[in-house]
Amino acid sequence: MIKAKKKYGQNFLKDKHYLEKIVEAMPKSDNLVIEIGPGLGDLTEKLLEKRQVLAYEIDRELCEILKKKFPNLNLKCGDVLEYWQESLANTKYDLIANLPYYIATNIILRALKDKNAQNILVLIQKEVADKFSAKVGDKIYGSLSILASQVANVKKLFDIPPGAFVPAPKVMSSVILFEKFKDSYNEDFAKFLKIAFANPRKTLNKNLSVKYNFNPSEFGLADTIRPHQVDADTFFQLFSALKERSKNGKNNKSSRSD
Ligand SMILES: C[S@@+](CC[C@H](N)C(=O)[O-])C[C@H]1O[C@@H](n2cnc3c(N)ncnc32)[C@H](O)[C@@H]1O
Repeated sequence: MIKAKKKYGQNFLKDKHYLEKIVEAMPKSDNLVIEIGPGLGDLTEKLLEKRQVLAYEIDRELCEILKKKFPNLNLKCGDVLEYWQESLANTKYDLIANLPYYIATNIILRALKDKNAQNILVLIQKEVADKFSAKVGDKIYGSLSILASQVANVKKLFDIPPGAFVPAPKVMSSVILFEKFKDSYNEDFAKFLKIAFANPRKTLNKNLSVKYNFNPSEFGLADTIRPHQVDADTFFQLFSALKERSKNGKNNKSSRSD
C-alpha cells in the first residue's frame, strides 16, 4: 500500500457512497472531464465510465500506478499549475475532482477565469466551500463569493466527514458545484475587491480610502457600512465608477500626488 504524501495534500476518498454521490452530481454535458489529482484512481474509474477524461497528477509514483491501471487514460504527470497557461484544455471542459486542499482556492479561481471551463464540481475543505457560497451579510462573505457569483451559479451540495478519506483529514469537507454562465471574471475587479476586503473588520470607507478618494454617501452607502454588507452588484458599480474617475486622474490617491 502506498504511503500518502502530506506535501501533495493526499487524502484519498475511499467511501463508495460518497464517490457515487459525486458522480450523481455531475452536470449533464458531453464536455471533456478534467480531473486534477486522480491519486489512486477511485474517482477516475467512475468518471471514465461516463466521459472522456484528461487527468493531471503531480506525484510520479502515483502516475506509474495510474498508467498501469488505466492504459487509455490521457494522463499528464506534473504540477497542474505549470501546465495551466491561458486554458487547461483547448476544448470546453468540466473540472471534476477531489482537490488537494493546499491549492484548492487557487485552482477554483483559475478555473473560474478559464474560458473553456464550464462546470466545476469539486470536493474541498468545508470552510473554503462556505466562503465561495457565502451570501451578502454573512461574516465570511468576501471576494471569493463575489467573484464566483460574477461568473457562475454556485451550489454547495453536501458535506463529507473525515472518516470517508484515507488518511482522514483534520477538517470537514464539502462538494460544491459552479455552473458557469460567463467565460471569465475581470482581473482588475478582483484586485479592487482585495483592497475593499483588506481589513474586513474595518469599514468599507476605511479600506477603500487607502487607495481611492472614496465617499460612501456619494454612492448611497452609510459611512459605517462594512465590506461584507455590500452586495456584488454594488461592488461592481463602485469599481466601475472609481475606475472611470482614476482614468481622469481624479480618484486614485497615488495619481493625485503625482
Ligand atoms: C485529495 S487527493 C485526491 C486523490 C483522489 N482523486 C481521490 O479522490 O482519492 C489530491 C491529489 O492531487 C494530487 N496533487 C497535489 N498537488 C497537485 C498539483 N499541483 N498538480 C497535480 N496534482 C496534484 C495529489 O498527489 C493527490 O493525488
